[in-house]
Amino acid sequence: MNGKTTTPLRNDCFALPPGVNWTPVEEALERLRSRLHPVVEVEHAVSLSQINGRILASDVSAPRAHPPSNNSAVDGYAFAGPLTDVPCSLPLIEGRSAAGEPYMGNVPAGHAIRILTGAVIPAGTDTVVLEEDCEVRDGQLQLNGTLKAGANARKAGEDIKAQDQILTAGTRLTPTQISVLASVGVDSVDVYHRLRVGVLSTGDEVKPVGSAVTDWQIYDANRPMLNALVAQLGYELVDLGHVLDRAEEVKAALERGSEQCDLILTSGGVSAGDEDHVSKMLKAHGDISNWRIAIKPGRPLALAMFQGTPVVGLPGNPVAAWVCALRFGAPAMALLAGGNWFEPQGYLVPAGFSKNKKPGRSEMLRARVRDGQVEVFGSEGSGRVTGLAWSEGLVELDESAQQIEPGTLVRFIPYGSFGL
Ligand SMILES: Nc1nc2c(c(=O)[nH]1)N[C@H]1C(S)=C(S)[C@@H](COP(=O)(O)OP(=O)(O)OC[C@H]3O[C@@H](n4cnc5c(N)ncnc54)[C@H](O)[C@@H]3O)O[C@H]1N2
Ligand code: MOO
Repeated sequence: MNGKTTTPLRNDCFALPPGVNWTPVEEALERLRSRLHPVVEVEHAVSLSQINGRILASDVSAPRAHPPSNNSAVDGYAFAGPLTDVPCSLPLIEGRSAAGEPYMGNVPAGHAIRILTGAVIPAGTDTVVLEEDCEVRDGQLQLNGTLKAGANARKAGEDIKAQDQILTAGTRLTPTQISVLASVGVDSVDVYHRLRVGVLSTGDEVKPVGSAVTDWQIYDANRPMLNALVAQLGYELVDLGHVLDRAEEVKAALERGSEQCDLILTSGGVSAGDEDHVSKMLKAHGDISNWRIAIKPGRPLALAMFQGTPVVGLPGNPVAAWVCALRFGAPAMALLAGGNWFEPQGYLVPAGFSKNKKPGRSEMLRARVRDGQVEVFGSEGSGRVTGLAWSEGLVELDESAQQIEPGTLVRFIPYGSFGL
């Protein structure tokens, strides 16, 4: 068992080298990967019913083999294989081997026995014929087709051998991994405490849903979106609410966040404008790097340490906030939470669209796959929330891409690849 230790992050962990202007996406990701580490403690022996979505903190090895004994994959008849001289008949012995009720005796050479799916293969046999492929007449099994020795039988330990390592620390546990643990009798594992993620919206024009609004005000679309994202990724949500663009309000919210959370996601107020109070506050009281990432949308991204807590300052435009939360936030959160760094799996799919793109900047387009082609949303405007709801993933065009024609292979990253 190999638990990871937790040490505080360095204050300058997001610092960029002097003179850096546009950070390429890969470099930004590498910087996050190399500077972040788990910041949560380990919770020991948590039962299987409580671990869905949690991150495994210790390697797990199998206490027993799977399957634990040789058993039949089908309903039929067991005998000693191979079967080469056909047609032939084998006398059937009394009794049977059923799942949970094995035949304890030895099957004599040249004899066969009734066996059911999942039942232990009796001593003296190693091969099973499907009941559809044979006939029983006068206590004799009539066989017409040849069979290799071991056919339709599953060998003890063919899936997992006792003491095999079945899962490694850093794995996010899902229903499929839980099944593997249960199959070898592991009833509890060590997992990391859930990462506590604070979500804060900023902006004088932004009002929480449910409040009265005037024409120059907009509803807060980012916080409910990011709250749902945090919950769906399996983290503990700390809703830090919404604050106006006032230094004192922003500061108080960040202070609350740094007391209650392991990471704070903010949206808005990170570009260079007069009212970009998140950047200003982080600059005045923290260790901030305003990253201008060579990505569209989402050029401004603020990464900072505020009183010991990392802050990811997402751009205000909802599409940019979503793209940056997935592309940079999700892997960063995974590392802080004790998980493995992940590069979201993308698939090369023929484009069903054309596009001229300027080189030098990555672009992430809202996308979905239909009929083997990837479609992109009609508008690239980063305030167009309808494209978020329409999309099922993102197309990532790298810095060098320029001309996309129908049929050009492009990288489609389904939202599931980000852990959703
Ligand atoms: N001179 C420059 N201006 C801008 C640049 C730049 O590089 N130089 N970048 C542009 C880009 S790209 C983006 S994205 C935005 C990001 O700016 P901020 O993070 O400071 O965001 P705001 O200005 O606060 O808001 C941008 C936009 O998003 C709306 N918004 C903000 N919060 C929410 C919310 N919670 N729910 C829904 N919509 C929200 C806000 O009303 C603005 O329309 O800067 C560009 N400017
Ligand atoms: O981040 Mo801004 O919305 O690229 O477009």
